[in-house]
Amino acid sequence: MLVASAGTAQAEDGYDLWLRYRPLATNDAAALQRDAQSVERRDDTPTLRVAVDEVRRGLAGLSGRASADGTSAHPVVLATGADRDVAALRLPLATLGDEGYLVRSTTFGGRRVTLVTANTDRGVLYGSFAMLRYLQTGGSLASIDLTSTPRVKLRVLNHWDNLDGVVERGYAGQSLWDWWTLPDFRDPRYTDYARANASIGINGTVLNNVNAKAESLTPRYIAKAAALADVFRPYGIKVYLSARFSAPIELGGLKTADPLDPQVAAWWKAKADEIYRAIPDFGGFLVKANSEGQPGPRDYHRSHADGANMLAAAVAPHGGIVMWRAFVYADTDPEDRAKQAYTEFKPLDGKFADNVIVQVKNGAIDFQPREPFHPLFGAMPKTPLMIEFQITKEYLGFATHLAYLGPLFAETLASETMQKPGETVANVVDGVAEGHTLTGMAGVANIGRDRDWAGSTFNQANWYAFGRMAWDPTLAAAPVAREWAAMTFAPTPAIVDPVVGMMMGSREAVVDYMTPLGLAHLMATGHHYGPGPWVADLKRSEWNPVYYHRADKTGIGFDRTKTGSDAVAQYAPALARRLADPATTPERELLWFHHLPWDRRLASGRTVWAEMVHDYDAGVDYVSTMRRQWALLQFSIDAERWTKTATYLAVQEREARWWRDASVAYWMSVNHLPLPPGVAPPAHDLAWYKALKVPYAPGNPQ
Ligand SMILES: CO[C@H]1[C@H](O)[C@@H](O)[C@H](O)O[C@@H]1C(=O)O
Repeated sequence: MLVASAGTAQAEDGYDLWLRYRPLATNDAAALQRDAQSVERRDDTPTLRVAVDEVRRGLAGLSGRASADGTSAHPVVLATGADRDVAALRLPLATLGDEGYLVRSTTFGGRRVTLVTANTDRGVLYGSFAMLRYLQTGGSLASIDLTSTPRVKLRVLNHWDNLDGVVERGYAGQSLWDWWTLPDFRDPRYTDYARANASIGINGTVLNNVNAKAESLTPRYIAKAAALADVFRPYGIKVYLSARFSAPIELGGLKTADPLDPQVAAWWKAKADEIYRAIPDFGGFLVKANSEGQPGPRDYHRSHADGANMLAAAVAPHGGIVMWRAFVYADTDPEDRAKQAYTEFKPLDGKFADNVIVQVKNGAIDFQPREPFHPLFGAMPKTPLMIEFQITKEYLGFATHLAYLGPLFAETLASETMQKPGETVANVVDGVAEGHTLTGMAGVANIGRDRDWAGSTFNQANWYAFGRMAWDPTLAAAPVAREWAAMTFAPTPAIVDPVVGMMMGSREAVVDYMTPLGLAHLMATGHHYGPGPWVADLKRSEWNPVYYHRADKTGIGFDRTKTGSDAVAQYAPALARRLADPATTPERELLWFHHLPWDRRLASGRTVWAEMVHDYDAGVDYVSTMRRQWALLQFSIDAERWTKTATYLAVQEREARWWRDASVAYWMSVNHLPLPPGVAPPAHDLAWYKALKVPYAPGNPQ
């Protein structure tokens, strides 16, 4: 449905994301009309052109005027430090680097202006978006004074998009990339995608799935990638491709993909040269090797470093990089899947070429609602490591469940590695810990062709938070949520407060109703939607939920101490000591590290069993509370977005109960314990839950 706004009808279908630019409250809009009716740029580059367009669009929308290109005593001026008048101001631009910005109300050429400046036009673009964000969240131009420099160099989305349009683990429709009409048709939506990303500082995108097809490196697909790169370039976004390690065999007709074979290296070099002819600023390759059936250097008894370095040599002459994933686990070592990446990669520290960065998932297993931070962070000081988060909610209820991931990202980034005093995962990621300059953060995108891009309004917040935290991994989740809520709905406390209130506990609620107390991977097989803690019959032991929870009559949890897999020994000694003892292990990670009796007492005074039941109920209650809070906002939010969210919350409440009831029924079949007093029994018996099938799940690789 359409709602009238500033005399024009604008759809509130979520398409505009956080760049809605709807008119501000009367006084603020009037001030903007007075102070910011003209926008000038002092140079002519494609990036400055799009920056001016954006500022005009934003100011026109926010001030409620049809356009912002009149004349004004107080113009907004976009200029780099190379401009003579800017140079004369002697601003502290030196520390801003290539991407930082400064926005300031100042006197310039005899006029009062709002100056957006930086060392580069990309910096000016980021400053322009920062100025708009400031206005959208309640700031006024009169006293504006903003400055910021990104702490991380590569801020990259990973699209798990297949060439047939299906997005692996994607819950927002088909791939945004229309491989059929590219390279001829440049859908305007690609530009909006670039605007959204630039607005939060994302500067790279990997177009295709890490489960890569060799075909993506053929001339046809290189031309399509080049067309996208052309659209994204003014927005400071580089294109990368996932490379299939065996491509020299599949495309080049070679007999091997052995990284030490000179013909293989030559094939990749020629391929890189070909790509750079089409995309001169191509970012480089992302590689998933020897993981879940993907080919890799280990097929030839070579190491991950051998493979990565060979590809790195191919792109190095062009300034490209290789992002080499550490997500590996093999059935040869089923003792503890959580240990395998460290076991394979730690010995390779210092063996990677300078333009290789190892991409490590936030946790050691796989994007669970909660995981302790990956032990590789802080353990490979000689190697740049980038962190990989999953923005799409493969294990957190897909698109329908409301789970704001800001707290998940922040919790991981703030984790202390204890490798050095005070060192956090964020310090490893931003390079401060070891002085690395090649730094990065990757997010598995939740974007598809749905009108609202991400499958739900609140999923947009996860894309937003990822970008903001990639720019600055020390940001806290709540202020980021506030910004997003103000921009997405309206900058009034009556909306922002309750929305942020809902968001901030929402991820913990998912943890509570799916995997309380450090449990993990209890989702049903394959699609990972809905509960399946009983599943025990899959071919590989570590695919079965029973492998992860290890529940029996006497206890529950995965013993990762010395008496078990000793995965704790992969952490720094001081942390390992802490995690070796259930009494000093954070309760939220308790059953990740320990197998404990059901009747062990916890800090609350409850037993492990009673605490689990308590958490399941708390998770369901939280969702019910979100429904009630959202109901109160019915007349403050446009009907279209309100209704969709209300419907999804109802789905989530139903499914949180499903999770709770199915889990409780299953645990009771194992521990034969009664429910704590006053607790409601599951609605059905265990057989009923086991018989439930998810008939079709989007994004599920077949
Ligand atoms: C792209 O494959 C994915 C796979 O679908 C997913 O279930 C798992 O989370 O991780 C894999 C990975 O990260 O490589």
